[in-house]
Amino acid sequence: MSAVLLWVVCPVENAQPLLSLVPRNGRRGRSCKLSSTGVSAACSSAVAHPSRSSEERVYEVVLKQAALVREQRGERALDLKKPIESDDMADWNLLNEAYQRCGEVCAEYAKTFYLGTLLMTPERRRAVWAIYVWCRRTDELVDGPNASHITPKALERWDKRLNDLFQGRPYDMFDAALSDTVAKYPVDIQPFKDMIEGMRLDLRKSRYENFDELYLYCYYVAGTVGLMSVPVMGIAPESKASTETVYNAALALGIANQLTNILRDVGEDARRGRIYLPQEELARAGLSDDDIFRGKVTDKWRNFMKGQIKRARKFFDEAEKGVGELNSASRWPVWASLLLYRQILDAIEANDYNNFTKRAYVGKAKKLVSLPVAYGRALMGASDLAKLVVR
Ligand SMILES: CC(C)=CCC/C(C)=C/CC/C(C)=C/CC/C(C)=C/[C@@H]1[C@@H](COP(=O)(O)OP(=O)(O)O)[C@]1(C)CC/C=C(\C)CC/C=C(\C)CCC=C(C)C
Ligand SMILES: [Mn+2]
Repeated sequence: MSAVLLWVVCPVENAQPLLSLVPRNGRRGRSCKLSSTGVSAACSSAVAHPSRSSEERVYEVVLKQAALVREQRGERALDLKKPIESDDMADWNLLNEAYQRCGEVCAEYAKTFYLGTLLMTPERRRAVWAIYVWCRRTDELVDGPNASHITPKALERWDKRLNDLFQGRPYDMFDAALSDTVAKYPVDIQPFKDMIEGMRLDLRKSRYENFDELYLYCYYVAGTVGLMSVPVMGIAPESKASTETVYNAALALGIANQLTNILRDVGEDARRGRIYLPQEELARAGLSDDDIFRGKVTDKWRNFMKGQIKRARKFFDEAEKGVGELNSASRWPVWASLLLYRQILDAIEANDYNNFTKRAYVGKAKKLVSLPVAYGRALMGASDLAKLVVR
């Protein structure tokens, strides 16, 4: 513990300059620096066996994560009543402050999600904040105002920094909070490494040949979030579901969110030279990159979009099956995120599929209605929800 905090106050000499989180409205402009050489495939388990489908490769990661949590589930609940095993009050205060700052970033960047976390136990809530901040900073590397300066080397440094924080050597306060979190919960490093791999992909790739390729990208940048979060949010002690089922649902929510994000941002991404839609599917629909750059809503486009939206909804359906298995106090933010993000798909439909120049968003009124609905669902466990569906 002391070691953790020592690194907070005395970061290493040659550490990379600290990344600063900029205000939400000060960002944008994903770098389009494409390099044909790119970076070599990382040693991530999801890329280790390129002959199998992305889904199979990602499922291996799911099984590994599930096994880690299963150990904890079967044995004992984590003793979180005594959060810091140190008598040193200064360490304790610094760590609390680090978590507090994670909470502030979270409140600034994701208000609704932050609200949702307030229902969680204080220990879990702050751990989720720490994960959120690390994810947000990682995304900022390729999506923030300094994105054009980000090179594969910078991502290598970020990766090294991740290794260090997992070994109790954080470089700054945000890292210290995460370092503490990963020491307390059965959180594995793999999904974090895979998210960095997703950022590498964004530096070198701006087209996806088929859904298999896109699926892997979505896993890297968003499915990983689900896998990181479950060990902290916890599975309900009364849940009868297998741990893999819950992880699968978490993965599905990440994929669903990212697919939705891609469908919402087609025009914006195209203006940065990026097309995340599967090329083979576009061609089958009689569409090309030029149609996207032109940005005209045609019947071909509407039909194509209908198929894409249908697929994203299937992932949301898959995710729904797992939310009720989470600890009851953790369900609200998850339901809220699921309901709100899924409504973006409805908004694309309401915009008559014009995702070239019209941004699909969920209005305040709809958001306000969704929160109590999410709360109501969060009160129900998986078996209660299943009964509701049967009747
Ligand atoms: C309760 C809850 C939602 C917890 C997750 C908290 C958390 C750690 C979030 C991190 C999100 C983040 C900053 C990811 C970095 C990459 C990224 C930006 C992905 C996109 C998110 C949307 O962000 P935004 O709309 O701001 O996009 P722009 O950057 O503006 O383009 C993503 C679309 C994906 C985020 C993925 C999730 C929130 C997955 C959540 C899944 C779970 C929490 C698992 C739930 C468990 C079960 C059993 C269903
Ligand atoms: Mn982003």
